[in-house]
Amino acid sequence: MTPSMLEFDRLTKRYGERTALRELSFSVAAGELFGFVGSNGAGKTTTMRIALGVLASDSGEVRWKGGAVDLAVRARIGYMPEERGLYPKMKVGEQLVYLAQIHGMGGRAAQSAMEAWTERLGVAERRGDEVQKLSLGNQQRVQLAAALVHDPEVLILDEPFSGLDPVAVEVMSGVLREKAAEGCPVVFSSHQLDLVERLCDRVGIIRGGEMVACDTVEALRSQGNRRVLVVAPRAGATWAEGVPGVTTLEADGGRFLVELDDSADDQALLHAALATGPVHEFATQQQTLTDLFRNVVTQEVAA
Ligand SMILES: Nc1ncnc2c1ncn2[C@@H]1O[C@H](COP(=O)(O)OP(=O)(O)OP(=O)(O)O)[C@@H](O)[C@H]1O
Repeated sequence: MTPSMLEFDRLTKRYGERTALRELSFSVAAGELFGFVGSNGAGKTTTMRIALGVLASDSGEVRWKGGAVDLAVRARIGYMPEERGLYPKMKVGEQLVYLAQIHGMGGRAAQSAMEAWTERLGVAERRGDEVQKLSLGNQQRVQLAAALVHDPEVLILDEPFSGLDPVAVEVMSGVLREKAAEGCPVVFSSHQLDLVERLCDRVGIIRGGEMVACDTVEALRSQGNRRVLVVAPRAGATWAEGVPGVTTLEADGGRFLVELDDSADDQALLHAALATGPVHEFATQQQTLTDLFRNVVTQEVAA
């Protein structure tokens, strides 16, 4: 088994009366891409800031390779803060070289890392421009270059995909996969669940400062009740109602999405569908990460 590299161990954080994190724990292994998702205000940014030492937790700690995250470790982390952190009036190239150097890189290595990352991220032609003159999407590419330029061993990125065009999303995804393949633990937050589902090895869903689901994408998707898509053009809207344990979720013409609880018999459902006339499709469907997330958020509202 791959040892865990980055561990978030029972983090609790209060802002005055408000508890932002409650005993939040998860870990990210070497080479793992971990997606951190949750509604607005769930506690993602707070967690990431604690890992970087920008904020102190009230209790709990973040460990890297089993040890506390101190200043030397922080210098090895590539961080993309939510509020972004570039100097608007400084030129792209100079800024990246400067950031690499303050993280301990020599001048020549910093220059070549700057050149490589601006090239890879499609902003090489903007090296001589002030950051503030770039479009928001290009500023974000530079922000990612800033997180990568010192060749970090861990990546912690707060919403790196927000506001990017589809080409930039692909470039960013490719870079994150590549860093993970090199052995970096990579944690990023996002509200783009389709992207998280496609990209991540594991996903953590945080709600009200607590981790409510944390597993591989496959395991998360297989949670919950079975669903079956039935295409039966002559069936009326209520055809499935007589089958025990079955609920109709969607009915659109002859296309039905139904949910089966543990007691339901899918063969009884098939018989009921055939009794209405021809059945063109009868397919078990896994829930998407978005479905699962919606369930979690609904529970939040109900709680
Ligand atoms: N400086 C602060 N002072 C007081 N409360 C804060 C502060 N920063 C965050 N909070 C509160 O802590 C909770 C968690 O916020 P946080 O920014 O970590 O959430 P998030 O999951 O990153 O949200 P989003 O998806 O909107 O970025 C929220 O209730 C927020 O209002």
